[in-house]
Amino acid sequence: AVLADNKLDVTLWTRNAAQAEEINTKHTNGRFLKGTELHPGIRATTSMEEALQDADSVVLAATSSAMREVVSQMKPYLKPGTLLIHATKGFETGTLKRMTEVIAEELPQTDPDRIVVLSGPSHAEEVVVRCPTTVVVAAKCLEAAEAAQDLFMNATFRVYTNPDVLGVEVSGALKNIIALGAGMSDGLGFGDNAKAALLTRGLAEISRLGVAMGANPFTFAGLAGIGDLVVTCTSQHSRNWNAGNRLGRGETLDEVLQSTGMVVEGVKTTKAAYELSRQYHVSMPITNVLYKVLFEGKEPRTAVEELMGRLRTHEIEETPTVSWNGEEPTP
Ligand SMILES: NC(=O)C1=CN([C@@H]2O[C@H](COP(=O)(O)OP(=O)(O)OC[C@H]3O[C@@H](n4cnc5c(N)ncnc54)[C@H](OP(=O)(O)O)[C@@H]3O)[C@@H](O)[C@H]2O)C=CC1
Ligand SMILES: O=C(CO)COP(=O)(O)O
Repeated sequence: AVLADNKLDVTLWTRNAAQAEEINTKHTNGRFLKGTELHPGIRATTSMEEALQDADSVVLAATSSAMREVVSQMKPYLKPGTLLIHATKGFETGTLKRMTEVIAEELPQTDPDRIVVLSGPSHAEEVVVRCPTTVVVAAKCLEAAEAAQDLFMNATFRVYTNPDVLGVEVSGALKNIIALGAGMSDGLGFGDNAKAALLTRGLAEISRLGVAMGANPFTFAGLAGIGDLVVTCTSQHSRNWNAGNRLGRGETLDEVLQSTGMVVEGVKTTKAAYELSRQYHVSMPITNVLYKVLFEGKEPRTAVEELMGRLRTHEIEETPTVSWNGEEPTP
């Protein structure tokens, strides 16, 4: 929608023929964007060849579990030098790879430094009706990030660049875990204090893992970090918050996933982050208890007791600049 507003020639690829027909004839997408009229310039097709014909840029918005399969279908039709921008928030199950790594692996002829990630607080329901939205595009190559920035920037969609691809991808994926927790807390009837605690201590563990993996700590204070964390933990549109809320109210994970009809990335990401926290020897208490709720049958209320009952600890963990009793800070 943003690209069509920017007068670009946009072709959407979908595997669903009825959906393509609806977009082309009625300019609506009733299943995903109920009650919204799409830009009439957007064309849809089920043919990957047609979608990629003459495409200078490709935006990949598959779910994390479909990314590898979709990219491999694109491979025969991509022009050399095409700008690739992905907007997917998750890791690949099993390999724990980030989406830029999966794309680079499937397209070895593409310069990996030119693969861009677009992330930040951007619920589709609001973007499509032109509510003011800000996002970040990250790529190792500045020229690629700026090319993506130029494609998307307009009066209601503001785009910042960032060279920290890993940090942007990790924060975009991990915030969904905390949104599940925030929804669960609301579903249990806990108040605003609990939600603020989850956001704050959630950001602490997201940053801890991200920095251990090589991210810039400042990225977590940006749009892909705190920005997306706030929107996903508080928005009526969030699938992760809604899934957590229903779990908090007593539904089972199977019931929630079967009836949502859309991806709840935080579920698989909880498993991935649980494994990464072990791999990088990083403490992630919220992720750890959510893993037990989602995959080991722990009651959400007992999970909260476990979180609250942990040993006492300091708030600030790394390289303090303010120390106890006026002493020199110890790194
Ligand atoms: N929705 C949002 O506001 C935002 C979403 N994102 C991220 O974008 C990604 C996609 O999310 P979203 O579009 O909302 O998810 P949805 O669940 O709403 O839609 C997923 C789409 O992917 C299709 N799909 C799934 N598997 C395959 C496959 N193997 N081959 C082809 N198509 C497939 C589904 O098709 P079918 O209907 O046929 O199953 C469906 O159309 C996620 O990582 C999400 O975190 C990022 C920012 C905002
Ligand atoms: O990432 C998103 C908004 O920025 C979408 O979040 P949900 O997948 O929880 O709906």
